[in-house]
Order: sequence, then structure tokens, then C-alpha cells
Amino acid sequence: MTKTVIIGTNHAGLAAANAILDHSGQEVVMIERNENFSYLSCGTALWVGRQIESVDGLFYTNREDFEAKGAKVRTKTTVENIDFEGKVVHAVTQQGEKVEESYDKLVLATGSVPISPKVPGRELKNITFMKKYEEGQNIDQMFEHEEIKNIAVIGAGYIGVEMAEAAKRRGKNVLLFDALDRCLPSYYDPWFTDDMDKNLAEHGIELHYGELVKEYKGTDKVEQIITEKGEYEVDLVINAIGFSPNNQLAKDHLELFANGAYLVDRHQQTSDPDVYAVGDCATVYSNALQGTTYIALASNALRTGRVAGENIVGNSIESPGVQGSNGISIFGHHMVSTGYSVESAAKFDLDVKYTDIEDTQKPEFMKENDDVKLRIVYEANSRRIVGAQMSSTTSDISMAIHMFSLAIERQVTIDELGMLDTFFLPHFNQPYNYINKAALAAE
Ligand SMILES: Cc1cc2nc3c(=O)[nH]c(=O)nc-3n(C[C@H](O)[C@H](O)[C@H](O)COP(=O)(O)OP(=O)(O)OC[C@H]3O[C@@H](n4cnc5c(N)ncnc54)[C@H](O)[C@@H]3O)c2cc1C
Ligand SMILES: NC(=O)C1=CN([C@@H]2O[C@H](COP(=O)(O)OP(=O)(O)OC[C@H]3O[C@@H](n4cnc5c(N)ncnc54)[C@H](O)[C@@H]3O)[C@@H](O)[C@H]2O)C=CC1
Repeated sequence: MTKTVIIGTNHAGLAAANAILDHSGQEVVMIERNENFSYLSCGTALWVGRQIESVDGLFYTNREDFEAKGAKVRTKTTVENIDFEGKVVHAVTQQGEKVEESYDKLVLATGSVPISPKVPGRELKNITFMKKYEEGQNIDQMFEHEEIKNIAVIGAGYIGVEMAEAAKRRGKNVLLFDALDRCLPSYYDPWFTDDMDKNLAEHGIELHYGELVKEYKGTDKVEQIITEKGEYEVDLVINAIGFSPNNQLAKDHLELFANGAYLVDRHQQTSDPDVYAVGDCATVYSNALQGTTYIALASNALRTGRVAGENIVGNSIESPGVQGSNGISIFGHHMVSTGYSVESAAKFDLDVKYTDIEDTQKPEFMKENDDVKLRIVYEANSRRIVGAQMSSTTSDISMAIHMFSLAIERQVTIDELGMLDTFFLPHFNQPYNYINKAALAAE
């Protein structure tokens, strides 16, 4: 009987536990410092912005599901340290009781922690992050109060843009700050983010780009934000300037990636053969980069958790690697991307070209139509596709990006895409689909 201890039971830890518990003869202990399980943080902005009726649906499992499969589940229990020689995990419960668990195999699924801007006044009340369920609940309750009028969101990445929309949907004044000169810089080129910035501004969100917070001012609660460009009255600050891997428990024992994530191979194994790392605390293999990188996404957490679990029970499977596919929809403006944008490719020294198209999805003669914008990024010498970005204000384009994700994984070239068999039916497509057209136009 192999005994596996899993530290952290959110998306990655749960996926690993499920993969192991699907096989007999396994002992699994799951340790989690929070009380709740499997919270889909992506729903926070939807709930706070009242786009969904309740938060209840944002939990997709619970401890009873895992106990029914024979796992021992320790919630409200924080792992304090790990004896890697003796293979023993030391933890403490919220009541202060010391517990320890020996292990044959260990899965680190401790996720990520929000990056906190080190500015004076950050300890004032009404300055919050947006990672945990409780933080989302707290923001939601504060939005109930009339006097909470001016909301500053620091960071115009995924969380920041989604929370800015949520606050605006609740009738608040919203100031959105970012260190860079646009929103969503990690995954999209300006050709796309300019449209999103226009969409945000048209919905009354005040954009403060290229503006760094220097200080928070107030007596007990935050009242003002000071930047190098001005001073702003605020009642609530939401910090969303990125995550860093939570490597607290093993940073002195395991090999680390440049940003501190646990370095893992394609089996999710760390430099200690009995220790696996999954989700936001670990690296991933990028098929676009053809190398190791760090991409914190729930989609990666689920897949890496499963790969680790399968390897622990003896199925020596390899991760197929990832493309960092992602999407966002703000006031009905949909954007999806996979792999690298032109700007992010440059950061990774990928020498790329790109081809763009703006088109309608159906023939002009159709009464109703959908707009679509597509950029395909490909490596200059190999001509293999390394990225794609798409947007539409009228239709769901998410399925198309999955095709580009597979194309990157399988190293399809831009020339192969030009003659890809895409069906023609006026209700859906033109005789030459916009994907074919963009690829055929590639230089
Ligand atoms: C607001 C928001 C919206 C998001 N939206 C999306 C989205 O739409 N799509 C997407 O793909 N991704 C999204 N993400 C990112 C996604 O949530 C993360 O990539 C995902 O949660 C990573 O899962 P994980 O299990 O690796 O880590 P985490 O979710 O960070 O979970 C780690 C767990 O480990 C526990 N833990 C840590 N240390 C200890 C310890 N010492 N002892 C015991 N327990 C410990 C923590 O309490 C936590 O429960 C969003 C994130 C946020 C914050
Ligand atoms: N739809 C989706 O797929 C979603 C994914 N996520 C994931 O969760 C993780 C965390 O999301 P975010 O916190 O939004 O990170 P992010 O990396 O997407 O955005 C962080 C933003 O903060 C800015 N920034 C950095 N330092 C700053 C500073 N000092 N002052 C002002 N701005 C600063 C950056 O320029 C960037 O625009 C990301 O990995 C993201 O992929 C989160 C929400 C939704």
C-alpha cells in the first residue's frame, strides 16, 4: 500500500487525489489550511458583478466526496515543515494541535500567493487581494454599502480587468491602474488590448496606465492613493498585480525555476524522486517555447495534478505540455489566446512573424453576421505556429482557439494551416474560413 500525502487541496491537489484514488491499494492523506475545497476563483468576479445568482455553484466538490473514496482529509490544518530525510510532514490544526503524517510519495499543491506592492500605507483597512473565497465575499459585502463608492483596482491583468467590470456592474466609480501602458499585456498584443481598453473606457472605467502607486493614505481605512501622476480619493483598493509560486515548504530542498516555482519534469517529479509538484507552485513545459516556463492557470493545475497522480500509481505518463490557453469576456467583448503574442515571443527570444485578419464569420449575404479578429504568430525559420489571439464582440470564438492550441502542440506550420479542411455552410462559415485566409496571406 503506497501512502501519498497531498499538501493543498484546490484544483491541482484535488486532481492528483482523484487520479490516485481511482486506483485500489492506495492510501491518500489530503492536508488543507482552509476550510473550503475546490473554489473556482474565476467565478468571484461573476458573483460580485451579479452575473451569476449564487456562489454555491463555484465549489465543485467537497471533503465528503474524497472521504467516500477512502482518503483521510485534514482541513483547517497548515503544514509547517517537511522532514524530507525521514519523509514526514509536520502540520498544525487551527486549534493548535500538532499532527504529523509519514509519506512514501508527497505531492506539493500549495499554489500561488498574490504579489503585494510594497508601498507605505499598505496595512490600512479596505486594501484587499482577490485570491481566496473569503476575500471575494468580503468585497461583495463591502459593495453593499453606499459609502463605498470609489474603487481602485491595482493591476489591469486578468483579475484586475474582471474585477473592474464587476465593480462597474455594481454601480461603483472604478479607477484601473497598471504599471504598463495597456491592459492584459501578458497574453495579447496591443492590436487586441487597444479594443479592450476602449471597451473599458466606454463603460466608464477610468484608466490609469503607466501609473505606479507610491503610497496609500488614510487614518484607519484607506482614503487616498498617491501615484507619481496624482492623488485619488478611494474607499476600497483591490490588488491584482500577479501571483508568485508558493514555495515556502520546500524552497531549500528542491531545485527551483527562476521565479521560485518548483522545477518539475514531464512526470511532475521534482529533484527529489519521492516528491511531485503540481499547479501554480510548479513549472510547466511550454510547447510554444519548447522549454520550461511558469503559467498559473486552473487548466494547468487540473492537468498537472492528474499527471502526478497517474505516475504515483505506476502509470508512467508524460505531460503533453501546455500552451497557456486562456480567455476573457468583458461587457460582451470576448478575447481568447494561446501560446505567445508577438510581444511576449520577443521576451522569450522567439524570432516570429505574424499574419492578421479582420473578417465576418459568414458570407456577406447572410442577414446576421459575426465579427472576428485573428492574429496567428509563427516562428520565422521553422514556420511552426507558436501563438494565436482572437476576439469578437458578437460570438463565442473559444472553440477555434482550441484548434490553435493543438496546432502549437503538434508543431503545425502556418503553410499547413492555409489549406486546412474547414467546412463551408453559410450559417457558420465562408467558403474560405478566416483561419485559412489568414494563413494563406502569411508571408
Ligand atoms: C480571481 C481569480 C480568477 C481566476 N480565474 C481563472 C480562470 O478563469 N481560468 C483559469 O484557468 N485560471 C484562473 N485563475 C487562476 C487559478 O485559480 C489558479 O491557477 C488555480 O487556482 C491554481 O490551482 P492550485 O491548486 O495549483 O493552487 P491554489 O488554487 O492556489 O491552491 C493551493 C491550495 O494550497 C493550500 N495551501 C498552501 N499552503 C499550504 C500549507 N502550508 N498547508 C496547507 N495548505 C496549504 C491553499 O490554502 C490552497 O487551498 C484565477 C485566479 C484568481 C485568483
Ligand atoms: N480568465 C483567466 O484565464 C484568468 C486567469 N487568471 C490567472 O491568475 C493569475 C493572476 O492574475 P493577475 O493577478 O491578474 O495577474 P496578471 O499577470 O494577469 O496581471 C498582473 C497585472 O499587474 C500589472 N502590474 C504588475 N506590477 C504592478 C504594479 N506594481 N503596479 C501596477 N500594476 C502592476 C502587470 O502589468 C499586469 O498587467 C494569472 O496567472 C492569470 O493567468 C486570473 C483571472 C482570470
